[in-house]
Amino acid sequence: MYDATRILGIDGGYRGFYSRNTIPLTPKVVNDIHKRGGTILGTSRGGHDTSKIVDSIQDRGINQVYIIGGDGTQKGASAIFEEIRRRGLKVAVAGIPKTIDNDIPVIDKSFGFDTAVEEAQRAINAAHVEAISIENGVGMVKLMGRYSGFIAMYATLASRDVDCCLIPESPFYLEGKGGLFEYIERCLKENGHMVIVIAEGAGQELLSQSLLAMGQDASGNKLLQDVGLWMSHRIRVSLMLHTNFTRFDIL
Ligand SMILES: Nc1ncnc2c1ncn2[C@@H]1O[C@H](COP(=O)(O)OP(=O)(O)OP(=O)(O)O)[C@@H](O)[C@H]1O
Ligand SMILES: O=P(O)(O)OC[C@H]1O[C@](O)(CO)[C@@H](O)[C@@H]1O
Repeated sequence: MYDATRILGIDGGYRGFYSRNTIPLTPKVVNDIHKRGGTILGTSRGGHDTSKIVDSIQDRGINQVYIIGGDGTQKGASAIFEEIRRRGLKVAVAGIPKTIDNDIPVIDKSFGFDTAVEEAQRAINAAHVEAISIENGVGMVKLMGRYSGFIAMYATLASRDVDCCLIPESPFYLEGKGGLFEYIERCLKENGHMVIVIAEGAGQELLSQSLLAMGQDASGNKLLQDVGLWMSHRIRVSLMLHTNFTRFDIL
């Protein structure tokens, strides 16, 4: 349709530009990929060297580049576009937002997001079933979302079983009046069980007060502490010390 006679797939993210091999993307190769999750091209973090990438585009005679990924990927695409413009090359660059987190504001919804929300329902259902099976059961579900709570929030709204949803965009505190522990105690007294959904980036500022900083991944994203484990432990200690519940469990 677009007279593109040769379509090359770049293997494993930006670093794939430096490797010798590319993946030929023929209609036959891509025929079923929409039915699978993930990516047949592979993905990676880090390894973006704008100049080397544009050299590779130039050497291979590529004239259209489609770059699929999240916010970091799109920043990389923008750098590639600037370098291509600086060199005066006739190459089009298109950034295609695709992130499970749905945190690219120029589009309403990125593909992958709906699937993540749907899958999250299964975890929430399982946590709920466990929580109602025991006295004062707290089902805790940690969902993806480094800087964004969309998955956690949509999964919570879609489920009738979640009592509390914690996301990075909305700071919270644990102790004292209006704190999380007070709310948990109230829920348990009223219902005998509860389900908490927590996005992995939520409450990181609380954790870093008590644990060592973790550094960065290869893309420069801050490495996160495991808020799920930490929170379960804190809830357990709080229920033990500050309530008269004789039986409870965090699942
Ligand atoms: N400012 C930037 N300039 C150039 N390249 C970048 C920049 N930020 C990130 N990248 C590159 O983009 C690629 C993907 O970035 P990152 O690992 O942060 O994932 P992402 O695209 O944000 O997707 P995800 O939703 O999985 O986090 C990496 O190869 C990284 O080196
Ligand atoms: O395990 P990794 O590679 O750090 O990736 C986790 C991050 O990637 C995402 O799954 C997608 O951006 C985020 O929700 C999450 O914070």
